[in-house]
This record gives sequence, structure tokens and C-alpha cells, in this order.
Amino acid sequence: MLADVVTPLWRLDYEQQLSTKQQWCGEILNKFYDRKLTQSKQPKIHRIISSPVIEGYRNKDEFSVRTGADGNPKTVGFFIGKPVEGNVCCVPPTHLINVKERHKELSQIYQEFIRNSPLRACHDLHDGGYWRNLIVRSNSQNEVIAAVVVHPGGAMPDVVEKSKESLMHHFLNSGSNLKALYFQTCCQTRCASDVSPFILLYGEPYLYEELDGYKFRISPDSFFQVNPPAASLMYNAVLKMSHLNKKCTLLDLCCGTGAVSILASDYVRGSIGIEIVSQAVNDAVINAKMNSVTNCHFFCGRIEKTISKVFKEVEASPEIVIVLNPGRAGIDRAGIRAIRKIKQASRLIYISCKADSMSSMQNFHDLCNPKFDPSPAYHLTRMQPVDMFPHTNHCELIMLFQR
Ligand SMILES: C[S@@+](CC[C@H](N)C(=O)[O-])C[C@H]1O[C@@H](n2cnc3c(N)ncnc32)[C@H](O)[C@@H]1O
Repeated sequence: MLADVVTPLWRLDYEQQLSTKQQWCGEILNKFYDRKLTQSKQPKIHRIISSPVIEGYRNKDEFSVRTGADGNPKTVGFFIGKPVEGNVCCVPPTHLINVKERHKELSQIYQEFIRNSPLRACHDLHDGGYWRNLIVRSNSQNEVIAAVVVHPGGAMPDVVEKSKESLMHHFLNSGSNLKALYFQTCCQTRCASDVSPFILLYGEPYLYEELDGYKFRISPDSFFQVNPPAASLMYNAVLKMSHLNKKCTLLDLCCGTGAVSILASDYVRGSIGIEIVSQAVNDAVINAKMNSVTNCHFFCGRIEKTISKVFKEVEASPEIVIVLNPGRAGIDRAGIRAIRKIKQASRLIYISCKADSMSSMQNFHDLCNPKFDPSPAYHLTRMQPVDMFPHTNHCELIMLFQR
């Protein structure tokens, strides 16, 4: 049942999965036609790029704690069922094809620990429980870091301190072989490290990953694509579609740890990245330095608020290419309006992991609708799907907009 929820395509062979996703791209394009957002020339849909790895490819998993099928309230895994129907059940990830074995082992080690702890599990934010999620991240050398998230309201401060000690001992003595263990207190659904820092309990603070000959530092809270071999193919497709040259400046919007800017650095005059998570911006700055890349600059802030200030830096640029890669929530309409006003940008690449979400569709609409802003509207010219998430319904979509 869990496999059907998390990896609903797992029963199909991989070629069938790819055709399903290719077809889905056509459905996205139909939404453009329905909204009259395409011009007379039909956008080209390229053949989907398959993932070089289709099993155990995820380099990040976030396991939750709830009641399991046997009634144990300290079960670590993913949910099946619906909260509104009151039948949510937590199932260990044992049979999930996309999760690494090392990540599964760590979820077991955490489950064993919390089951022996006198502190309660926190199932919702107001139930007085303590133990919450386990975040596990790894790189292609199979080095692993983990972060345990707790609800500070579930224990007195001295108990919190003791729990950190015992957690540390458990992971050190359980054969977990972690590169680092982090601890975070969080009383909201999710806390960015700016709100509540990830505290290093032991080990080396960062994970490093290599992509196309470049090295990337990744902090516990920073974004990095979940499937690096597929990400490398995706970035190459983005570079190819961007038609970069030494006269142009790249605006890398929602730049995370700086991958797009750094991979493009040899082909452009320079690039400016904007990202909301400060840890990711710190990583991006270090990543540029570590790879002797000197023409990338990164700024921390919301695109919507920062872009006009940052744009002053590149105003004199004769040519600007924009790569916009927000999460599934897209960006605010004000951000798209500011982007539309950048008159030197005739090419914009939107990378979306959920192109059919309402917010992504709103972004596409605002990019393409002549009435949204007096600046020239974009139109969609190419779509390149990339299968970043085999066995799931999700698909990364690179979309080229031109004007
Ligand atoms: C899907 S990731 C892409 C990161 C990067 N392009 C890459 O390939 O590694 C999206 C990033 O956008 C950031 N982000 C989301 N909304 C944002 C906004 N409104 N302003 C600035 N950054 C934002 C997130 O923190 C996240 O790091």
C-alpha cells in the first residue's frame, strides 16, 4: 500500500513509466491551449530524458513518526491513509524501491531509539509529544548525514539536553556510521535553519557532492537535486536550451546551492543568483570559491523583493538569460511582473518539479499573458521533460519561454 502511495508507477516497467510522463507533458501543453497562452507556432516537446539510476536514487528522505499498523505510536516511516478519514497509518519504508538501503537502516535505528525512550512521539504540534522527523541525506560516495527533529514543548530544557546525549550515543553505538548527526527543535510544521538552527551533535558539518567535475558543499537545510545523475542530465539540457554566450549574464533565480550558475560559469560573462535560504546562499558562495569560479555572485532574499535591487548590478548587460527554478509553490505574481520588466531577457527557462500545480500554472499564465503587464509577454517554445523521480508521478520539466 505504501509503495502505491509513494511510488504509484512501480508496477509499470520503466519504458511505460517514461511514456506516461511524456504523455503528461502533452496534457500540460493542452492547459496552455485552454488558457490561450500559446501563439500560432506549436511548442516542441522533446523526448523525455530518462534517469540513469532508477532504484535507491533518492539522496534525501524525511521520515515521520506516527502510529503503525500494529498500533505502536512510535513507528518511523511514511504515511498511508487520509487525515480527514482518521485512518492515517505510518509504514516503515522497507519495500520502497526509490529509497536507499542505508536510509532505510537509519530509519530503523531511529525507530529503535525512540521506542526505548520515555519521551512520547509528537504526532501533531499540540499533543505534547517530543520525537518528530528524521531527515537523512547522502551523497554518491554513500556518506550519510542525519538530522533528528523534536518538538521543544514535549520536554523540559534539561530533558532536551539529556535526550541529545542519549541520541548521540545511540547513533554512535548502533553501527549507523554517520558522517554527521544534527538535532533541531521545531514547533512549526517545518523550521528553516534561520528560525531554528540545526545543531551538530557530532561529525563533520557538511556533505559534499560532485556534479560534472564541480564539487558542491551541502548544508543540512540547503536544497540539492534529489537524484544527482538525473540532475546532471537536466542541467546539461538547461545549458543547451539557454544558448549562453560570453556577452550574456545569467540570472539564476531560486539558485539553491548555486548549481546552475556554477555549471554555466564557463559559458557566460557572469551570473547572479538569488535564493531565500541563507544557508544555501552561504553554500553557493563557498561552492563558487571551491571550484575557482569567480564570475558568480549570490544574494539572499525572496525573488519578489530582491530582484529589482539586484537587477541594478546587471542593468548594463546587453543580454540576460533567466533560469527560474522555484519549488512546487512557484513564485508570487509580483516576482513574475518584475521578471517581465527585464527588457534584455528574451529567453527564460522555467524548471518546474510540478508544472501542473495551480501556482506554477499561474506563473506561466503571468509570463505569457499580454494583459498582465505592459512589457512584452513570453511564449512557450520548448518543453524538455526529465525523469528525476522514477516510479513516482512526478517529473521535472524544463520549459523555454521566449519573446
Ligand atoms: C527546486 S530548488 C532549485 C535550486 C537550484 N536551482 C538547483 O537546481 O539546485 C528551489 C529553490 O528555490 C528557493 N526558493 C523558493 N521560493 C523562493 C523565492 N520566492 N525566492 C527565493 N528563493 C526561493 C528554495 O529555497 C530552493 O532552494
